[in-house]
Amino acid sequence: MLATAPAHALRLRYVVPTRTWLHKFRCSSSSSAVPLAHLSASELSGGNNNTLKTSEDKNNSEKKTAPYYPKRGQTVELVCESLGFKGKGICKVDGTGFVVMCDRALPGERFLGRVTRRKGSYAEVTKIKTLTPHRDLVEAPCEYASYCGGCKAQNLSYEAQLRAKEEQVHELITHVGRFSDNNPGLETVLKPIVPCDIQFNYRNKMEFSFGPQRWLPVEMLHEREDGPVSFALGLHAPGFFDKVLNVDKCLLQSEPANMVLAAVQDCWRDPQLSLSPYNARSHAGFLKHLMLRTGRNVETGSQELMVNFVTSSYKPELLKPLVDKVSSIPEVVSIMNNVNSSVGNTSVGEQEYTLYGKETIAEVLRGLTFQISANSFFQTNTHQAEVLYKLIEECAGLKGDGSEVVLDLFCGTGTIGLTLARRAKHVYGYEVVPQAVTDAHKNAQINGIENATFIQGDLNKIGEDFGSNFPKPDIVISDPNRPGMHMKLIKFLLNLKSPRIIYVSCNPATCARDLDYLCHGVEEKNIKGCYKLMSVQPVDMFPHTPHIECVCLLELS
Ligand SMILES: C[S@@+](CC[C@H](N)C(=O)[O-])C[C@H]1O[C@@H](n2cnc3c(N)ncnc32)[C@H](O)[C@@H]1O
Repeated sequence: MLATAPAHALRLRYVVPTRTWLHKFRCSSSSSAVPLAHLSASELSGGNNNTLKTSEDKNNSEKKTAPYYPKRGQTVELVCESLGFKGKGICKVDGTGFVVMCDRALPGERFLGRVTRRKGSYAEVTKIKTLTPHRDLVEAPCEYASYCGGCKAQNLSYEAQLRAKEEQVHELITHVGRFSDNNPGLETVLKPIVPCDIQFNYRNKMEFSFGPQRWLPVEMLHEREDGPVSFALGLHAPGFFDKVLNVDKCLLQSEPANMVLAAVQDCWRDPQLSLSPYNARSHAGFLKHLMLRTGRNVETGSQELMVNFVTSSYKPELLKPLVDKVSSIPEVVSIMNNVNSSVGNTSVGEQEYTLYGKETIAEVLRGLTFQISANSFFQTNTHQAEVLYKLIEECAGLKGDGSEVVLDLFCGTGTIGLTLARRAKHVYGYEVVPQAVTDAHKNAQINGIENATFIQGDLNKIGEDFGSNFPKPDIVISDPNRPGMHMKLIKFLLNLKSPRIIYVSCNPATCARDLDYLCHGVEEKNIKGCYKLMSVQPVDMFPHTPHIECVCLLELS
């Protein structure tokens, strides 16, 4: 277990924020929760010079005569203080306290940045040159770490990554959630982050893209070539839908998955195979994505792999040489072909074909077996999902006498609900994706669970009758995706008054907002809150990336 800074130590760094931006933020969420997901870190974490002021800055700003505001294109000297939403560095213009956001700036780093965008009371910059490296610097083991958008924090020590994530959660709960210091016992409510014991090879699913011209960083542009040698198979360059960074190995996926990637890289450019990469601009070309999923053999426990080629048309004869090569890797038990003829970037095909082996692979979670097809949702870090689900089970605190009803909102393929069903009277799950609902029913069947019902429905569009076809739950699990819960669902939950809610979130900003609504109400709409926040437990599901998961327990007050 790694040491992490205690919650109260982190909170002491900040003064109480002004509420102007929060008011705007709360009002804007009333019609739809979706736009909030696109707000920047600064807006979501209070990143203006009022909200992020330390007492030292306060003294500085008191001395200032006119407000400081850098111009677009201006070069400024900056110090990165902490990490915000999407892992962007929250920095201050040296000597002014003015806040800017910078991608790939890490805490403690002093650097020169060029202002690219002004946004309200803060700005965004691009890093030009590091003057003094960040604290807790470690050597990134991955050769692509400085370019790839996935692992932005690989050269920050893992302990420092955890501190930064914990700090971000605590700051959002305090400032956006309005659980301020006058909330008695907040130190015990905000739990230290749970680290992930496995920091590499933890992802069970990776999706690589094919492209006609590999993306190169500026310093390597002279190496640019044309023709098949420049074709790319890898990850999208950050911020570009049409540019692909060629990747031969990804340290986040399993070893067998890297063997498959290497095998494909080894041969797909061979002109004799006549395989063309899909061009996201001209929409010409055949190979779109290579998706690799790692599961396990339920009997032996050994790793098993599904390889999914996503192509723009159905031409199995073209894929045959790749299938022959990849199927010789012992761990590969399934090779699928999703045919997606649309111009979009998605990997879900209109048709799906089995080119080799089985149609699904399996995984075991909390003692239950789950069948995973090419496009079904499954927690991406199996090892840490086990930890996450155990925490959820502990929070749920079901009596185990089979008397309690569980409502599992945003249930996906039913994994959380099914792990709770064994101790519950009945589980009702709601999910928008029809395929996920079908998979949830299959998963219940495979595990012999008969007390779970999964219903397809859009929880952003619930009507007055929502709740009429299930009994009042003793416990509600809500696990929305990044935009959080829609106001209609918040209102429903406040009327429902279930004794307990467990809010599982992958976006601490919208999580903090929704906890605020459930506990303190929505003043603008004259809605009263009726829950007490009992605990907020951050969990690191994705080391080296900016993502943070939280399990929050609320009890009816
Ligand atoms: C973060 S995942 C959680 C899945 C599941 N609880 C699990 O742990 O595997 C969020 C789920 O919410 C579903 N979802 C997104 N928007 C929805 C909506 N408006 N109504 C119902 N479900 C939705 C997604 O399809 C996805 O399966």
